[in-house]
Amino acid sequence: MFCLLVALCFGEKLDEEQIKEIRDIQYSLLLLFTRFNFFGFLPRVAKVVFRKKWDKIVGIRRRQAEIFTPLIRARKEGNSKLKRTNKLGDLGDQIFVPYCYVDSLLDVEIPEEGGRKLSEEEVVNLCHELLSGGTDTTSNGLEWIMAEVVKNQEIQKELAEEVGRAIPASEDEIKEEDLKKMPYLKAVIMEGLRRHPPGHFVLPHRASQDVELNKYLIPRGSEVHVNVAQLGWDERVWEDPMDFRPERFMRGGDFSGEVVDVTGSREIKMAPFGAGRRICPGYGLAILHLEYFLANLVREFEWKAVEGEEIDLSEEFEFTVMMKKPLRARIFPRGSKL
Ligand code: HEM
Repeated sequence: MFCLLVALCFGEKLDEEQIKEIRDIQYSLLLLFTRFNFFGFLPRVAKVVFRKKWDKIVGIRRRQAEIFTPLIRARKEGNSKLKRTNKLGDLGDQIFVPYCYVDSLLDVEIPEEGGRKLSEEEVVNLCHELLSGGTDTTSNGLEWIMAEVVKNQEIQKELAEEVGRAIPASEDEIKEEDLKKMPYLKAVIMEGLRRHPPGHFVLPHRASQDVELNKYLIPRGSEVHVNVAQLGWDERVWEDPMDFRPERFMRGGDFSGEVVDVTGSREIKMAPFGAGRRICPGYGLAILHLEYFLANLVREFEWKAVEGEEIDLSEEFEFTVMMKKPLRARIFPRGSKL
């Protein structure tokens, strides 16, 4: 996931060492951010009291800027290795991204501020946000879904059969268009995001005015934390909400796979990506990746629990909600492609 997002962000496939360094920096910042979020409350005081921790954060951020800035400048100057080739297509082990996230940021003009462009520092920050927002969320989401697929063998069987029907054995690769032919795959992903949303809360929001909600006053300026996990587990909306039942999202189920509205623009029954104008901007990409990875993993391998081990669905809170005991499984190649 991380390699993919780095390529989408900077437009090129970096070498392994560079990717590792960026990954380590992102992780350190995420951990510091989750563990030391008191810097957000009383920043001036916290910076003095926790001087060493603050210096550490500043040091890591400086190193991040040192790595990101040359990559951003390369795109700006059109000097990127891949841009220079100026052609679409296969470049051996290179990933070719003709228009990457950094390009789109460099094109931004802010109308409210006289059409000014983003500064390099702002571009670095937005790249940081994309990389940290998109990696663990998707990979942990996939791990939870795979855990349910290993635990519930009948679901795995149905999924594998659907993938087999949709893609002929002669085809090497699952293509994006193929995913549309797999409603059960989509249903498994939706049920996974409902039952195990990678973030139990959306990012903190702030009430911009006094709001009355169910006779409670939410005063202007208060920080609001919305618990989306509870929305998806509400017994008044979902039957046996803690069960993993992808059929809910199939035609004839509680919700038809065709009409589930994950953006919450019509109604909000689950909101793993938040809702409204601050909804996760990566939700389409995340669903695409989840569908793509799950379809491939089940097409290539049969997944079974390790003998004598139960799949343990206990949770642990980090930046996202992770499996307390990471998934372990035995995998068997399916041999001929289904
Ligand atoms: C299963 C995967 C994902 C889940 C469950 C998820 C969930 C969320 C949630 C709940 C929020 C906060 C929304 C709010 O505050 O109202 C968010 C924000 C965000 N997500 Fe995702 N996300 C996922 C994947 C991705 C991917 C793949 C990307 C990027 C390619 C991404 C980029 C972002 C960014 C940049 C924000 C902050 C947006 C803002 O500040 O307004 N996310 N995501």
